[in-house]
Amino acid sequence: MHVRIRDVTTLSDDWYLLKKTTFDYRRRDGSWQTMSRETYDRGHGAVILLYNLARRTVVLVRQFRFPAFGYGGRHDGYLIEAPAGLLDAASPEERIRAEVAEETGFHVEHVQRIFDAFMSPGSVTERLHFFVAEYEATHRIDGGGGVAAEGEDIEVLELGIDTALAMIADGRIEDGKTIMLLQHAALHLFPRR
Ligand SMILES: Nc1nc2c(ncn2[C@@H]2O[C@H](COP(=O)(O)OP(=O)(O)O[C@H]3O[C@H](CO)[C@@H](O)[C@H](O)[C@@H]3O)[C@@H](O)[C@H]2O)c(=O)[nH]1
Ligand SMILES: [Mg+2]
Repeated sequence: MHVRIRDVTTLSDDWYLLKKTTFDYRRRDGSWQTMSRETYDRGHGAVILLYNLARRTVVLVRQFRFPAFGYGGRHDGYLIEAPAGLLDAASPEERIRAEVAEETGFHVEHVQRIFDAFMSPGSVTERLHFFVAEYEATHRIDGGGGVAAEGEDIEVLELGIDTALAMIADGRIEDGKTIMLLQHAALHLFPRR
């Protein structure tokens, strides 16, 4: 084993959990080194891109993100993202279908898992499960918008894939998971023009 845990301290246990762990790590040359790292544990998550090949469109959401608002006072905090949510106890497939319905009003049956990724492995424990699903206009049962009582105030956007890709280049889309999904869609889902 290359890790021996020495001590774990809870620094904060409020909405999510922030811990500091002191451990011995066996370096590649075989010597042991003691270090400590803080980890922020907010569970794991899932994210999905809804796409329609005939219309060359995708469904994204726009919402206020307080941590982004802080950025040097230069950001209004509104981010355009693919619909996403935390897993709680559910399976990723189950959770993402419920989440996309809640946030966008689109009810999709078949979702395809494409890959998993650590989004910020220097400090955040979360692993994010990535999905895509084809959608039709008739799959929209209601307006979505998220759970107002939990502070969600979600605007639903249906954009052309080419417009969405241009929005990455000009900085209007700057959320990591969303950029990964749009680039996946451009590479593997939509036929090149
Ligand atoms: N009271 C309170 N509420 C919080 C706090 N932090 C988050 N919430 C609320 O917890 C809910 C979480 O909503 P989800 O839709 O389940 O999660 P998400 O925030 O969209 O997370 C998704 O995106 C993240 C950012 O990319 C991902 O990290 C995550 O895995 C997931 O995909 C939201 O209502 C949010 O306002 C907090 O500190 N206090
Ligand atoms: Mg969400």
